Formats: sequence, C-alpha cells, structure tokens
Amino acid sequence: MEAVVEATELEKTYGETVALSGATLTIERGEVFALIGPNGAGKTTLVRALTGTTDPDAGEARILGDAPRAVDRDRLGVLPQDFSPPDRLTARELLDYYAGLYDDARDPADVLADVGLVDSADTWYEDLSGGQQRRACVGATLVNDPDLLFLDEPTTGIDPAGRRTVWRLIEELAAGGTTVVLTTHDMAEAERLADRVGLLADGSLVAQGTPEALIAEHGGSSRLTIDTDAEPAAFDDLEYPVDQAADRGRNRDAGVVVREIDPEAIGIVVDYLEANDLAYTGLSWAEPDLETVYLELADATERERTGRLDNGDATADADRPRAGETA
Ligand SMILES: Nc1ncnc2c1ncn2[C@@H]1O[C@H](COP(=O)(O)OP(=O)(O)OP(=O)(O)O)[C@@H](O)[C@H]1O
Repeated sequence: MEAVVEATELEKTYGETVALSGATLTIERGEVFALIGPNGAGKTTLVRALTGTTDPDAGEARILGDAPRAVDRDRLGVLPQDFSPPDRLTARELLDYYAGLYDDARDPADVLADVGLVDSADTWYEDLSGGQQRRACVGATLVNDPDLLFLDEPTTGIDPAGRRTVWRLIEELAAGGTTVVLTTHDMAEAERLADRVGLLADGSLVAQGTPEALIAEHGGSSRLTIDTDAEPAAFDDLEYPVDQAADRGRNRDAGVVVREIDPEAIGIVVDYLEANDLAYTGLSWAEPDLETVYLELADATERERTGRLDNGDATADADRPRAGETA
C-alpha cells in the first residue's frame, strides 16, 4: 500500500495551549480517514499541519510523498473549516474562478451537478443558504480533481438531504482512488464514510482503526434503556447488570440501562417489570456504535487529564439508543 499521508510525532503549541502532542498517523491511497474528537482536540491544527498552512514545532508531516508545502497544488484539495469565498459571486462564477486557477480543471458545470447546486448556480454566494454555501465550498475543492482531499467539517450546517449528497460524492471520490481526510463531529457520518477513524484527544491520536474494530474494542455491550422512574436497585433480581441511565434531558423519565442483553431477551425484562409492578413508558435497545466509542474514549481522556475519579460506569454517558432501534 502507498502511504499518502504520514504524520510523525507532530507537536504544536500556541502559548500555553498544547494543540498537538505527538500526533502520529498514516493514511493509505484511496482511504477515507475521519478525524473525530472533542472541540479543541487539535483536529484543525492537525489538518493545517498536514496541508502546510501551519508549521509544527516538532515532528514531520508528509503528503503525497513530499513536505506539505512542496506538494503540487493540482493534486491537493483543501476545505478549511472557516472557508469564506467572496459573497458577490454566483455559485457558478465561484467554481469558474477556482477552476481558472488550474491548468487542467474539471468543467465547473459538472462540479455544480456533483454538489447538487445546478438549480442555484446563478444565485449569489451571499444569497445561498448556509448549507448551499458549504456545498459550493466543497465544490471549490473539487475543480482540480485532487488526489488528496482534506475536508474540515464538510457537512456542518447542511440539511440531511444535502448531507447525503455530499456523502455520496465522497464515496464516489474514494471509489475513484481519491484519498479523503475529513474531520467531523457527526459520528453517523464518520461511521458511514470512514474506512478508518482516528480519535484525537488533547492533541494525540488516542485510538485509530476501522469503525467496526473501534466499536468491538471500546464500545462495550448492547444495552436496553428503560424509561422508568424505578431505581436500579429494583432490578437486583434480574439476571443482567442494570445501571442508572445518564442524564436524559427534559421530558424523559430518569431511566435505567440493562447491559449485556440480546434483543431476544427483551421479553425477560418486560416480564420482570410486570411481575414487580415497575411502571415504564418505553424500552429501546441499542448496539454500541461509534458515538459510544467516542464518548467512552473522550471521557476517559478527560478523566485522565483532570484526575477525575472513575465512578466505575465509564460508559454511562453513552446510553442513548440509536435512532430506529426502539423496541
Ligand atoms: N492560531 C491559534 N492561536 C492560538 N490557539 C490556537 C490556534 N489554533 C488553535 N488553537 C488552539 O489549539 C487547540 C486545538 O484547536 P483546534 O482548532 O485544532 O481544535 P479542533 O479539534 O479542530 O476543535 P473544533 O472541533 O472546535 O473545531 C485549541 O485549544 C485552540 O484554541
């Protein structure tokens, strides 16, 4: 396999703030790699170090076999988080403008179609909706048909249908051999798109792997959440471990979580609730997902950093069931 992105022990501090602390990763050609992590974890700084818009204090970054600043710009597409093109250009003019920067650019009309903006092609950028603006920005990174594409939060502010347009586009690009590095706070996006995910916390990549491997290693067991005001102690005679659910927000019963339970065994819990006169308003079963992993690992890093004691229920914050899995 050909390494297209290589970061070795990257360090970057801003005054007292450590933005990168020994970040090391390798991304192969054609991979979609998702960088996830809490606000301030260092994702943007890592992308900037890899694209040559910031110099690390130590360590080495190489992309497409070269130092980031030495790479042929025709081969690279970069969508920064805060990219804001001129307002008084239409979507079409914007892509024409960016296409004009390259000798061998794609037809901007094709790019407009790719990002789903044909109907808004003649609308000024400032009059596009936030999501349409973001799609136009994604388009601007595609005019040179890059081999390596960095997308910093590409779908932030885009509605669900538009998000799927961008997801399909990223999948097509990757199928065609483009290497894509994206940062996202959307775990469904990372789980759907990424061949591998890197979780950045406090400037270090604390976990890397396929979504499936990360979920298997860090996701814990499947769980059944019961909407009930009953205490976990009321379930002492149930054959499964039961904990209090994390804060479930307004308008929800407090809730308890039954762990290590397969869906076929939900009937046992229902029988138990009824035999013990325990009132409940709903049950939802969920497999661990990338969000579970994220919360577990980000929380573990936070505990380590602050010296906060583990209460023995490290996954308690991760009890939200996945949509569509309500029993
Ligand atoms: N130019 C800068 N000057 C000073 N501090 C900076 C600068 N860039 C980043 N930082 C700090 O470095 C840390 C990492 O920031 P970074 O933007 O890389 O995080 P992030 O993971 O991308 O966050 P988010 O998810 O909020 O976008 C933060 O504490 C941030 O305040």
